[in-house]
Amino acid sequence: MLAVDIQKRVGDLDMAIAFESEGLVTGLFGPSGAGKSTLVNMIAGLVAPDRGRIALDGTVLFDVQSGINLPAYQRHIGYVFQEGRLFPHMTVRKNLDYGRWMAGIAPDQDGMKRIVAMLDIEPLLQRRPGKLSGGERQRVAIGRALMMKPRLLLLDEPLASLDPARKAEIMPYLIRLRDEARIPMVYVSHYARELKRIANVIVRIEAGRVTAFGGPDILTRSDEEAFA
Ligand SMILES: Nc1ncnc2c1ncn2[C@@H]1O[C@H](COP(=O)(O)OP(=O)(O)OP(=O)(O)O)[C@@H](O)[C@H]1O
Repeated sequence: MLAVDIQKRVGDLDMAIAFESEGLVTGLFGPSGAGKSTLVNMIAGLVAPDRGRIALDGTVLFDVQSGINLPAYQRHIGYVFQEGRLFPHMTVRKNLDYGRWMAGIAPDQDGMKRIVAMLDIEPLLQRRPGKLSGGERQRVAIGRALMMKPRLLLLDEPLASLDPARKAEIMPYLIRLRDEARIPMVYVSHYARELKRIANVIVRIEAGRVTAFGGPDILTRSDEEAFA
């Protein structure tokens, strides 16, 4: 379970966000500037809340009252950014291995093979990111995050930089992560249609507040049409 109860002032935005999600995939939905990325950065340990508490499956990641603020590398949380952020000078294989190494995990050839097979990136292993399509790059970025055996995967608008054909290419892999690998995810998007396909729990965030919480059915037709 992911339990969040935080307050944070960023620029002009006063964030006060509280929810508890048992969902395998928790979707954060809301307009630009609502505070979704800032919240994800707080879960990752990259930004500290001003007040409050964040816990994951009983482990306290942050608690201002008891002075706990686990550094990012001790949280075992994978992060996939909108634009992948692969290392351009390393091959795909080296990029994948870097995720493992950064997390202090011993080499695991079988684990690597499983991830490479799940994401169909075997033919790309010797290439550098500059020679990949946007969709291929995102698959590698997901693979790199999985190599650290994360207890939670954060995906912040992972399809936003892709055209519709590439978006359609990636979604089946994300669904496979959910249904076969059973990887818990927090998935940020302002596309209701995308979230309806992947998320079991939706947290609607507007202007730094949770304005709705529930299953995918809380996303309305007008949400879907807003960014069709
Ligand atoms: N380091 C910062 N300093 C000042 N203001 C910031 C900082 N980081 C974020 N903000 C502001 O906080 C608000 C929330 O930003 P955030 O990126 O979390 O929103 P978001 O919901 O993820 O938006 P988007 O969908 O556009 O990514 C915005 O108004 C942003 O300008």
